Amino acid sequence: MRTAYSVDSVRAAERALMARVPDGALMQRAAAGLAVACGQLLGRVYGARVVLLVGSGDNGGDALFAGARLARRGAGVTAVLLAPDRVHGGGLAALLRAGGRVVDAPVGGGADGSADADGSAGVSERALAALDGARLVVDGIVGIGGKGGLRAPAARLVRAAAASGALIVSVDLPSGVDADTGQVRGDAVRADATVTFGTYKPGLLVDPGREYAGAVRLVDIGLDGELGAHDAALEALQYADVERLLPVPGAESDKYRRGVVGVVAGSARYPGAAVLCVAGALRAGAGAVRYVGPAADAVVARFPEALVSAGPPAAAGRVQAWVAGPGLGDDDAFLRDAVAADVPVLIDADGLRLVDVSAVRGRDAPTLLTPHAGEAAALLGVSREEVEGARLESVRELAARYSATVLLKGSTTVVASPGGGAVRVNPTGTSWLATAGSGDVLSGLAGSLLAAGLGAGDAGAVGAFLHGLAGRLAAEGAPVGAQDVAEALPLAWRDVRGA
Ligand SMILES: NC(=O)C1=CN([C@@H]2O[C@H](COP(=O)(O)OP(=O)(O)OC[C@H]3O[C@@H](n4cnc5c(N)ncnc54)[C@H](OP(=O)(O)O)[C@@H]3O)[C@@H](O)[C@H]2O)[C@@H](O)CC1
Ligand SMILES: [K+]
Repeated sequence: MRTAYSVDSVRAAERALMARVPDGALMQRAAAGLAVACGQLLGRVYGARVVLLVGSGDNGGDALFAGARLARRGAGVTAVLLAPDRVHGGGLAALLRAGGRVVDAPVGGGADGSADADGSAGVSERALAALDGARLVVDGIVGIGGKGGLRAPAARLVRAAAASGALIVSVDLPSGVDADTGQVRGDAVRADATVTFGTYKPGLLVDPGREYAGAVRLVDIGLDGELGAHDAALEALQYADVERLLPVPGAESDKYRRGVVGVVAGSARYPGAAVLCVAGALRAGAGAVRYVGPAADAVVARFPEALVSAGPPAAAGRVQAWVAGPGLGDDDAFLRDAVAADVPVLIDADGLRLVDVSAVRGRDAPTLLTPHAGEAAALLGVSREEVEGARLESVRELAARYSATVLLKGSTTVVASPGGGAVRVNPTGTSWLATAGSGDVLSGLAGSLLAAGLGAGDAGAVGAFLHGLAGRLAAEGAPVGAQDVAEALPLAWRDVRGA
């Protein structure tokens, strides 16, 4: 399991550890790991031109100490100081001892400027000139102490760094990205790589922050033992976690023991949604799929193994979980039946628009809601952009409002439980999955996992993992349709099981 901790937890763990190690030891560990990563990216350190963008906090200190190490290996290192009067003293001294150069960013060496008429944002020509011809820029402007988007002088330098064509490595996290949420307000660094210390920060694993971070490398600075006393803010299942959770049939299994999933989906207008939902459900662990609704002919024509009926759900026979909503149109009668059943229910697509909040809150058995950003926005009464910019906050808020597990689909799929706790973030997503009907496959898949006995959080996280993996395997760099994704699900299972 990959975990990420909040800034408050990191700070507390850091305090506890600092009480037991010599002064400055953590920064030295961080800087050593950072310098190694920079060296690997550069290939040849000797003679390379490196520019450090140095802010006023310890993030800048890390950059300066790492710069000193690179300078000792023969790199030409220039530190651009954003706040020369508040720079990390020890780091600056180390860089100068190693032969590094220093340039003040503010014109005249004063404090931070603000945007001005000539667009220089108070940044000196010498600071901008330092970036010309750099091979590597180290972003030590701000780390977990950052507030809001970058201030104007920092933003000006970051734009110049991007235009220079140099590789950009962010220290701890890209400056301008909120460490706890991944939100980006205004300007932020777009890094090729980020070297983070002690633990992942949530903002490195969730979009939009994740996209700004590039390839993320974690450097161990000894925080693990101390972090154990805190709850993780985020968890990302890895292959081995998913493998443990997959419902693999045993010798005594029959279709009922494996679980039967019921599907309430499709309409005369949207029969395809029913077919795709069943396609996902058939390849996910349940022993049988019952389809209930007006698209029964289309479903059975494509999947003779599906048990179909015209409805209602209450008369369909035994099921261990329902999936309700894809392609339903405006008819909510079968949806109500499914929501009233005393088994786990997954609600998706039209079902999310039609369902009553109090009916969901009143359920005893687990409920899993699977909105995309647009649907989540409608449920929360905000814009789609607000949901996309604040995925963690949005998914937690929906889980609390509906007393349900919520899987928010999108560039980073996240799953929150009604009782709070760590949000699950899916590491396998791919933009090839942004295709019509792909969500219907996911709802069938995750519902089938519910029927097979997984809890709602696990069904959502494992479903998203397999779905992402299937999308990647099906796509291999070319566009795919939702059916291709469903058909690649067995490949994803085999990949996870190492079979
Ligand atoms: N935790 C650990 O275990 C370890 C942590 N380590 C390192 O320490 C880092 C945290 O250091 P930190 O606490 O000094 O804060 P940091 O991120 O440098 O920022 C604070 C400064 O930034 C400024 N500033 C704020 N917002 C800004 C903006 N939008 N745009 C521009 N500037 C802005 C703010 O200025 P002010 O608001 O005061 O004017 C303040 O001076 C951490 O990320 C890691 O790299 C490692 O050394 C090893 C162990
Ligand atoms: K940074």
